[in-house]
Amino acid sequence: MSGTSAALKPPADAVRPVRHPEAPAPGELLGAHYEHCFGCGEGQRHGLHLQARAGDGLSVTAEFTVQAAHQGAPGLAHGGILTTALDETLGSLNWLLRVIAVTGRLETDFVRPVPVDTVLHLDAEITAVHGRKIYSRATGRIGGPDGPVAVRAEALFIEVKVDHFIENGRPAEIEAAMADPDQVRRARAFEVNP
Ligand SMILES: CCCCCCCCCCCCCC(=O)SCCNC(=O)CCNC(=O)[C@H](O)C(C)(C)COP(=O)(O)OP(=O)(O)OC[C@H]1O[C@@H](n2cnc3c(N)ncnc32)[C@H](O)[C@@H]1OP(=O)(O)O
Repeated sequence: MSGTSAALKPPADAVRPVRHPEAPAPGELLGAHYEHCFGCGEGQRHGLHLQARAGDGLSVTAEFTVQAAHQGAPGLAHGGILTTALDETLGSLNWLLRVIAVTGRLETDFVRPVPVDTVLHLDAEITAVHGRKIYSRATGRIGGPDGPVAVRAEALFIEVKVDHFIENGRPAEIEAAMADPDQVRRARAFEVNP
């Protein structure tokens, strides 16, 4: 059984956005949006280290290998970890629009158990935009990129400004991020581009 709540259905006047002209080329690795991010940060030793790649149009792909530290039941991935992998993949779609957006709502279907050591092959796409609201969906497959679906999700991301993080984040981490020229350049570039 599957289905999503009304909040995840784009309104009739939602539009299909266009890929930003300066979006990473198809096949390009997107890199981490923040080095301490649990989903993608290379400096986060407990994290998923998920690497997303730009796809065609408004899509991305990513791979994530389930580790022993990600178990819920014996030998099986915890559902929250799988949802995190979906959330991170969906969040990386922001690179294609060059906007900063945060997860507002995320609904996950768990279709098959995912054993430890399995590679989860993820793909995600933006389906519509309405004002600051970005609608998207993602799928995670096992046994290969065309293997059976193990998890799928639909999401609503909300566009925000850099100030969202400056006003809400813990000062120590915000100050460190603002002192990192690469981090600031990445965030500001997203904010000023149409
Ligand atoms: C310097 C450091 C830079 C770092 C950059 C890296 C960034 C990368 C980050 C990536 C991280 C990875 C990913 C992560 O982990 S993101 C982390 C998890 N997410 C969050 O922490 C978000 C927490 N929520 C909020 O901050 C606010 O609620 C937001 C900002 C989302 C909206 O509050 P805001 O006051 O701004 O806007 P609004 O309330 O007027 O709503 C606007 C519109 O949206 C609609 N709506 C809102 N919520 C929902 C909902 N749940 N379901 C359905 N609809 C919802 C709402 O009805 C309205 O629609 P309409 O009336 O217009 O039709």
